[in-house]
Amino acid sequence: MEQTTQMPAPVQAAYSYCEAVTGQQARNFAYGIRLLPPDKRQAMSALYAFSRRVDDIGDGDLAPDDKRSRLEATRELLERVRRDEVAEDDTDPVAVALADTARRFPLPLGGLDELIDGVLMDVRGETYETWDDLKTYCRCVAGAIGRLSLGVFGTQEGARGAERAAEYADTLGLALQLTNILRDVREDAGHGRTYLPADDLAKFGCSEGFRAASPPPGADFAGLVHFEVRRARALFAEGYRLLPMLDRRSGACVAAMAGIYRRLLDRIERDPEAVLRGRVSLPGREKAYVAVRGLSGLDARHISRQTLRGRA
Ligand SMILES: CC(C)=CCC/C(C)=C/CC/C(C)=C/COP(=O)(O)OP(=O)(O)O
Repeated sequence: MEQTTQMPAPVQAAYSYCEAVTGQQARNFAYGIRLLPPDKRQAMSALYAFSRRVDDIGDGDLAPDDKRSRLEATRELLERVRRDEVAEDDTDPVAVALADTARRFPLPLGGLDELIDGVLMDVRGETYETWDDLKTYCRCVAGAIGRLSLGVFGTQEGARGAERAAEYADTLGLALQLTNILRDVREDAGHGRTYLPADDLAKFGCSEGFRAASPPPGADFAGLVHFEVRRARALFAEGYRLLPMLDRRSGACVAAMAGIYRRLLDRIERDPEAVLRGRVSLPGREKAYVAVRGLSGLDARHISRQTLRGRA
């Protein structure tokens, strides 16, 4: 059986808390995280629990000013983590686990500030004119998580390879986030949010009424979705170049996370209007199947062949 290195009981308890949060709330990413050895699994759970907290503030029912002050409090906590000022017996398990993770792994912690910046964009109710504008948001809320995850995974490359790996991890984050935006069109509209770029909406006649997730008569909603699906696929193809740079189990984790989201994209492509009816999801057995394929390296081999042929 795998052993975790000896750690003080409060730190162990803090990680157990974060792993429970991940198991209960990361409906898709938990499948990949479970494939990691204990130390990396704990670290990813700490990152997930912190990110969940930030995300929940943004999505919650508080007034915008209260959201802003909660987010600033989270930023202060991050500052304490950065200065290594969180005690092992602090009452906040997410702080304890994140501080321990930051001691063990070379995390680019600025990525968590970017996440907070991204959620602040949500609180301000920002909309995006172009894909470049939306990309800035996606880099904050997802690219940054990819780069932080890479700090946990490590790479088998030198300094120049590490830079490329960070770019691929960031791109994979963009692919996941764009998929997430397509999947959650209806739910986001319920929160009064439209993420898809205004110029894409206009191109497919979908501008009017989009906030209610009910495209106007004559709109080419399927055309819009297919356009964004192609964009997401290109991002996946580029981001998958990360896989051969990772050790086997980190690669399996990434292949499972990305593989599950790619299958969501396939479903959305087959039936674009499904995202207007409700949340598109995969059955648990399909997610487990994708995770097992990730562990056996099947997806990684298949994808790198496709990537080499420029067709992933
Ligand atoms: C290299 C690497 C690991 C890159 C991936 C980075 C990563 C995990 C980005 C997260 C982006 C995303 C779509 C979050 C949604 O989380 P959620 O909890 O709302 O998702 P859910 O609704 O699908 O459960």
